[in-house]
Order: sequence, then C-alpha cells, then structure tokens
Amino acid sequence: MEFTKTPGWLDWYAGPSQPRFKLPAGSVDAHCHVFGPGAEFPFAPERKYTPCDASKSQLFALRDQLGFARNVIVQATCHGADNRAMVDACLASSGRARGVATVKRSIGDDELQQLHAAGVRGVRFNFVKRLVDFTPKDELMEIAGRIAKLGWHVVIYFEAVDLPELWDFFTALPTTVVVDHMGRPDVSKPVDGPEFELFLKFMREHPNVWSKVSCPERLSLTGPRALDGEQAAYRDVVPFARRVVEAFPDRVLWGTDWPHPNLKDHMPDDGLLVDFIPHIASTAELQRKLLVDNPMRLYWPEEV
Ligand SMILES: O=C(O)c1cc(C(=O)O)oc(=O)c1
Repeated sequence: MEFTKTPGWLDWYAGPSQPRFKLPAGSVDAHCHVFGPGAEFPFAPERKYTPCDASKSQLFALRDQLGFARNVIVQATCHGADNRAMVDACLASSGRARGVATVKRSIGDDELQQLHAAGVRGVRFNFVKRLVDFTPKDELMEIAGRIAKLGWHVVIYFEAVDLPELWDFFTALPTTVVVDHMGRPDVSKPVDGPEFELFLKFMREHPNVWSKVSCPERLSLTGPRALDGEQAAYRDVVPFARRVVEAFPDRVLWGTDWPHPNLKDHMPDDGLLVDFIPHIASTAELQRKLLVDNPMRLYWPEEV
C-alpha cells in the first residue's frame, strides 16, 4: 500500500552527530518507535497522522551510532492496535529490544502470550486527544487487570491539564505505571507551581508510578533547538526533568522518542539529544540509574 505523509510532516534527522556525552555501558533507549515501513506494515485506518517510514534497521543503526545497547519500542498510535511492526522489530533485535503494545479488550490470552514471547512487557493507554479516539475506562481497567497477571506494566500518555480528571483512574491501576514525557508539563509555568506539583505529588504518593524524562524537543517553548552543535538545548525543560530525576532517581527512564512523531517546527539531531542527558542527570550515579539500572529492572529483570 502507498501512503502519503501528513502535510508538513518532518522526517527524522538523517546523519545525527556523534554525542559528546558517552552513555554508560548497557544504556537503554527506553522510548522509541518504528513506523512501518508502510508497504510492509500498513498504518492503521483509524490513525490521526501518516508518518514517514522509520524501519527497525534504521532504529538499530541509530542505537549503535549513539551508543545505546538496547531499545524499548513503544507502539505508535499510527499503527493502532496492530502491533506487527513493533513485534517484528523486537523479534529481529536478538533480545536487545522489548516492546510496549496497544491492545483491545477483545485480545485473546493466546495473543497476549505471543506478545510476551516476542518481548512485550507493557501496554500503552493514550489520553492525548489529538492522537487517539476515546477508549472507555472500564475497558482499559479490564486490560490492565489481565496484563498485570503477566507481570507487565501500563504506560500512560496524557496532557498535564488532564491529570486531575484522570487521577482516580491512574491511581487505581494495579501495575507499575510509567508516564510518558513527564505528563507533558507546560514549561512556561513555574517548576514549583501547582500544575507540576500535582505531577510530583502523583509520583510521591504512588511508589508504583515511574516517569520518562524524555521529549524536551516536544515540551520546549524557547529552545534552543538540538541542532547545529547546540550543547545546551531546550533549557526551559531542564528544571522540570532535573527535578523528577533528583526526586525519584529509581523511577525514571529516558528515551530518544525517535523518529519523533508530529514535530511541526524542527527535527532534533538525536546526537545532541543524548548530550541533553547530563543536564538533567548530573552525576554518574544518576545517569547509571536513569539509563541502565531502571530500564533493566523494568524490561529485563531476569538479567538484573
Ligand atoms: O506527542 C506525540 O505526538 C507523540 C505521538 C506518539 C504516537 O503517535 O504514538 O508517541 C509519542 O510518544 C508522542
């Protein structure tokens, strides 16, 4: 099938720079995606955008160039609940990728077992309205109950303004809960203001809640962008991510978010995104927890 990219769609940055920051041995890129290729793994009819292709071999080449050892491949919304592209990438990774799937209530136990065998260790519940249609909470809770038995966790993606409304649902989830991109704070608001404090309270009061301190390129309002060798990119996001890393060093993850869906104004150089890490995790110990110990505990516990 031939797909035409959504108008204005920015392709991922080809030929990223070599990071100056040397990742600790065994680092995990704990949030990235594959898109198709559409000719092999068609995008879902219900998708809200049509991306460029971003294949598993391109993802693995980026992993090797940046110095990561492993990937966690998160099902992108453009593939709906058709997990074939993500599963294919996990199976081709020689055990170096785990996956997070999107599933419907109708999924059979045998299919869940197959996903597990392929390396899937979580499901993603998405509440970002521009990305997905609404799924009733009772359906999601039923899925959470089923995947809890497999030892999986739930990844949640939502906007900061929606946290109050989603609070009761999130805090009732029976698994480890991993928040994508710090719950998308509005970084024009103060880091110690009520909106971000609510997110910190969510983590403080619920020890099963983890956060990805990822996507500065998406959250930043004032940059500067991770382009042209910029070594201090996205300065407005740094205080938010740093706060989470320092308050909850054992419950944070980091990922590139390659191939960066839906960025409208620029596409970051992924090498420079890696150089963002020491700004938010400033000691070798914090870096090791963020990049190695935490993702290994969640995704490869049998190796820890
Ligand atoms: O903010 C986004 O547009 C976005 C989209 C997706 C997806 O479409 O799955 O995943 C992300 O992590 C972020």
